[in-house]
Amino acid sequence: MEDISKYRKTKILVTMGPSIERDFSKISDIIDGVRFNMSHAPKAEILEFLEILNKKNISKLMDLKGNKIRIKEVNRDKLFENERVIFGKDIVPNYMPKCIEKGHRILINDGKVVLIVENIENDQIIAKVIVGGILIKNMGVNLPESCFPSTISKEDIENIKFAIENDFEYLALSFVRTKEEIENLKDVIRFYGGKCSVIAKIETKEGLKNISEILDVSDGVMIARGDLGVEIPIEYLPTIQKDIIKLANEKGKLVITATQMLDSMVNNPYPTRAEVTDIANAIFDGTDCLMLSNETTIGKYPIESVKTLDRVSRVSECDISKHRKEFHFEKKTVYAGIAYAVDALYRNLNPKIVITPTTSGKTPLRISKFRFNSPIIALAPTQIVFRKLRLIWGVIPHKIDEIGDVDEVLLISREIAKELVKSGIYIVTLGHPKGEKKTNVIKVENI
Ligand SMILES: Nc1ncnc2c1ncn2[C@@H]1O[C@H](COP(=O)(O)OP(=O)(O)O)[C@@H](O)[C@H]1O
Ligand SMILES: C=C(OP(=O)(O)O)C(=O)O
Ligand SMILES: [K+]
Ligand SMILES: [Mg+2]
Repeated sequence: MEDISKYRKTKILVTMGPSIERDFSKISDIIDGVRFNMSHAPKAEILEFLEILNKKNISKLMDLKGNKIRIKEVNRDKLFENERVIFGKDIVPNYMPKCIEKGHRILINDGKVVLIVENIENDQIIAKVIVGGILIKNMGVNLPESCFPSTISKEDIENIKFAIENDFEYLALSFVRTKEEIENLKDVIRFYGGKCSVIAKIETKEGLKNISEILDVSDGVMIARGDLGVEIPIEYLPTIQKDIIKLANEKGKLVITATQMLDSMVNNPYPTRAEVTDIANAIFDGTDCLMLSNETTIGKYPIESVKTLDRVSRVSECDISKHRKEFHFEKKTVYAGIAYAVDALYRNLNPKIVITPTTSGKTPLRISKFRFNSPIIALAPTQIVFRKLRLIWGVIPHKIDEIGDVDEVLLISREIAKELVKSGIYIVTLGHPKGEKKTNVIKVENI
């Protein structure tokens, strides 16, 4: 481990795609995670990057299609206002929702093209074009008023197997509406012997309505502002973002804020004032991770986008305690109690670092919720947890062979502390006795 002041606390996740692939080596030391969007990424692309990602210990997130609807076939390349088309014949989606009804909206290409279901006759869905525009195969379709079956497709299952075989740290599920979908995904992961964490992408009204129970069964959440901004009136996004981040933190879950963080940089080498302010506000709200999509997949300035995110994050986070809000865990557990106690010690003693050995990664995640200016050094005995920790705010993961007894952990911690800080107080969380996979002791140490 090097100089701790070099580490950024806010984590950066980028979507892999043609733009960033060409110059990947220029950002591989800046980013913390890579997302492969299975709606676009070929498996060959993933295989090509596995080696470098693992070498750099970059966290790998596979974004499963889930219930995302896209245009499978289309018999025209443009729609005109007031025109009528048959949804399912002129525009064929990859699958039909169950309960599409008269009056429901059909939104295409992030809501740019708008149709309304005018009539359903002999199973034919006749829709009137309200706002016309271009149609291309594979464009996303949103049906905000219609409901869907909660299934994981055969293709999703193939992708999950592939993710497990290739040691992905995270699996994200698109268009989650109910907790059962996450539970199903977890069953599939368990069935194939996987250890990936599960991220629920919140991008529909129903997902929002069920957010509390969805979060209870997930390891983390992605605020998927792209689709969410189409499925709900866009003016609700800011408060929803704040509410989701707060709830995720109170439940001790990972939170990723995604989409259009630097949208103008798809075409320009510099950001707008509004974008840099949005990045900073997401950090002040308490996001762990910021994600780039179009900026790094099809954008003209992928490197500049990553560097901008890096610079803005560093400046915004540097005195995070100033932006700290009253914070409480939802559940009063031993785990929460330990985290509160570390926070109380932190505020009174101002330690240089906090060291947390962890088997699941949950202890550093919970402690990180208090947003210290000092880093949390998380000691991980497994490769997968080590890399999962890269996406947690303020955490510097450190790989160890195994978590020994209290004396052994204190010895390793002292060596690490000596290397990282010359003198001063540091805090170590511990599990006693050895093998107890629970954090139940805190030691205040001094060099
Ligand atoms: N791995 C990839 N290979 C090729 N093109 C990609 C890849 N990932 C994304 N893209 C392109 O970048 C666009 C934006 O990416 P993303 O935000 O992940 O997808 P979308 O907005 O379609 O859900 C996609 O619509 C697609 O055209
Ligand atoms: C992250 C999102 O999902 P995707 O890019 O897969 O549409 C989003 O909708 O904001
Ligand atoms: K997706
Ligand atoms: Mg989406």
